[in-house]
Amino acid sequence: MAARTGKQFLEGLKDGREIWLEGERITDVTTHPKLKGAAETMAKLFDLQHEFPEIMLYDSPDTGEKVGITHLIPKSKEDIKRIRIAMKKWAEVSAGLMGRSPDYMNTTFACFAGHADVWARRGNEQGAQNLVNYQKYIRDNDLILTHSIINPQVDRSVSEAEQGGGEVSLHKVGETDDAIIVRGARMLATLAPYADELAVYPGSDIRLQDKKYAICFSIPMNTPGLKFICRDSYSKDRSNYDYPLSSRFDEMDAVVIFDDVKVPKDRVFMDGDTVGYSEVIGEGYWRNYIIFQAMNRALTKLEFAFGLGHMIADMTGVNAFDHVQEKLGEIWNMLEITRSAVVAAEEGAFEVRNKGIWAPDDRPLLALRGLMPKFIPRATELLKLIGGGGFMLTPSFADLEGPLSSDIKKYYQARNADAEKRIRLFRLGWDFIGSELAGRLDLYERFYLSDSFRMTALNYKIADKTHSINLINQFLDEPVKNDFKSKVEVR
Ligand SMILES: Cc1cc2nc3c(=O)[nH]c(=O)nc-3n(C[C@H](O)[C@H](O)[C@H](O)COP(=O)(O)OP(=O)(O)OC[C@H]3O[C@@H](n4cnc5c(N)ncnc54)[C@H](O)[C@@H]3O)c2cc1C
Repeated sequence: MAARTGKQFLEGLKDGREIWLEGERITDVTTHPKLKGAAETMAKLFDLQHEFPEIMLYDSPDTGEKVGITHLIPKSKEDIKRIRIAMKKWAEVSAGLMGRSPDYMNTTFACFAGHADVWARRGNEQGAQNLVNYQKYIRDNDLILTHSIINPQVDRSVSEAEQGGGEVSLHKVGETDDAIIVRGARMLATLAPYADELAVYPGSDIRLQDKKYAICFSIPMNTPGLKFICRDSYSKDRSNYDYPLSSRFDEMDAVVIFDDVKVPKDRVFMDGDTVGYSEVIGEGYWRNYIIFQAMNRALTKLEFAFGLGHMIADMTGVNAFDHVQEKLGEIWNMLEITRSAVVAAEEGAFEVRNKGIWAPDDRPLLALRGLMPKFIPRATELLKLIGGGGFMLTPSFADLEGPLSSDIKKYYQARNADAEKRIRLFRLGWDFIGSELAGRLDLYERFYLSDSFRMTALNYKIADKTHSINLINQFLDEPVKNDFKSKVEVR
């Protein structure tokens, strides 16, 4: 099958999956008032593939049909550029608010398949082959994935295997001729109501003895025994005037429970290799690809924040003040640093170990990954300082159309806009900085890929220190010249 349409995607979600929301088992996520908004946005992403086939699609090397470009395993710098342009196109649909658009996982599996040799180590040739076959399967059937790589927070001061007496973290409990059986839970699976498949792969290192916790696989969302418990929906079943973002971009987060789930052996990518569990992430170049996707998306969000800040400040005339200009300049600084890092990552792309597969340079991306959890909350704070109480001058569309319409038109006008436009802009701003969805977005930026503290510490550990050390050593290694001492008069 070639790239799907939005309609085909929505049909695929009606598969009997077990999604729970606010105490109710949801039978159809595409029509439920608290879930349908994001389903429709996801469908739009699929349709976009057909609107811009020259950007979004390429010929499958196996079927010859048109498939999503973000599945491409890059074989050149030009390929990386093509993938980046398509990712940006998708990111702009939600102004970078939907972090888990399909390219997030497409890129991940293209990376895993492209570097399957790292997965094949220590006798795991079959697991690696399964991975390669699986990547072709999702590419050629245009399936989208949620993923869940972190075990639930019970006690972070002890190992994964010790959570809740060993029963909470996801682990293998049995095996048949054709399947392994897994039990436990994972947090979080963003996009769960809207995904076709669930992927499980490493999120952190694991102790050498904890083999039954070292499992990687991918299965359909409706696999028996899989249960997804959603947080509250932040999706507002309201007009796009009132909640322009919350009405359509809540991609939802869920905890996954695996109730003795049978995973077919041809869907198992790793089973029991605690060393490989770390290597496939650390040595498999995953960070290069995933942070490239993530920073393209974050760039879009900063571009949006800058536009929002500028239009708000211009509407109320506060951009005449130099400290407001400085605040807007600070958002612009962050967005341009982000753009520079993306360009540098693409320019610095390289062929990995002479095997014909290319990866973006991870150094600018890793640096930015440490900074982005500070950039985006800072941009939000700056927007608050620029907009002030204006974010509360935001009656609903119903008010605007109601008996107080003429009062609202008079008292809510702005310097260069009528009341309807002014309220609309500030409501958009509030949905970005202050709504329930905005609160979730803030948390997402801080934690979706570990936390800033650990990412930055990791940067120090893996940084190539050679050149910096050489700069120091040129002074430490030179012969000491101490002859000036003789000129000092001793009294
Ligand atoms: C909105 C949102 C969406 C998400 N979506 C997904 C998803 O789709 N798939 C997925 O797999 N995960 C997802 N995550 C989960 C994400 O991967 C985790 O939140 C992240 O790995 C951090 O783990 P944690 O939340 O359990 O925090 P914790 O690890 O419990 O951290 C909490 C605090 O304790 C500190 N801390 C914890 N352990 C240590 C340690 N060993 N050393 C030093 N400090 C430590 C942290 O620095 C932090 O300050 C999502 C998270 C959010 C917030």
